[in-house]
Amino acid sequence: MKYVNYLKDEHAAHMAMFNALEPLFPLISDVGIAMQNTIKNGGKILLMGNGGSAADSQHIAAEIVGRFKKERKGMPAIALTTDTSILTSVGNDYGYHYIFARQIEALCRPEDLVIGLTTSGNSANVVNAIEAANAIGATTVGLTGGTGGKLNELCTYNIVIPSSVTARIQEAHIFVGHSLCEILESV
Ligand SMILES: O=C(CO)[C@@H](O)[C@H](O)[C@H](O)[C@H](O)COP(=O)(O)O
Ligand SMILES: [Zn+2]
Repeated sequence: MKYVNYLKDEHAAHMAMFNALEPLFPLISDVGIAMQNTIKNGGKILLMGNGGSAADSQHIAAEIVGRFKKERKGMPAIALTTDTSILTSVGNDYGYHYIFARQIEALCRPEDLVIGLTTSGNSANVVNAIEAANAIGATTVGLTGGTGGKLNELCTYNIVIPSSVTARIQEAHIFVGHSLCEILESV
């Protein structure tokens, strides 16, 4: 019983955040269509983020390469958060702020779509990677929260979750990620 009131409050905050997502549905739909077009045109989806958002990047890449719900061929997606040799060498030699930008430079092509997950919209390594992806001519997507941060000015699309609480934003990010996977594999 000790934590029941805490859970009630968290649950209420979670539900309120989910109820506030509806205005984002047209934008989420547009991003899903952009992802469909990326795959149709021979491109791939690259994802990145820090901490919980690194886990979310891997989760979404796994749904795309493997499957979400539908039996279909694997689709190309890479989470830039998984190769510890790349992350430690680039981090060590160039700095943590470049761990994703360097991989974008190496792997990203103009036909690709790059998703940066950051609850603040301001993590420097994600911001640098989105700038690098823009320079290549790729489509860029922010999955952010709060004000949307620096990704507001940088991304082709920025899905800004209307909350300033990191946990709430991450909960919404995985809803958005699953929705995008469902749209992507609906073709
Ligand atoms: O999952 C959580 C908190 O819920 C943390 O691991 C969180 O992701 C980390 O503090 C990140 O470094 C936050 O970065 P960002 O979302 O502002 O880009
Ligand atoms: Zn978390």
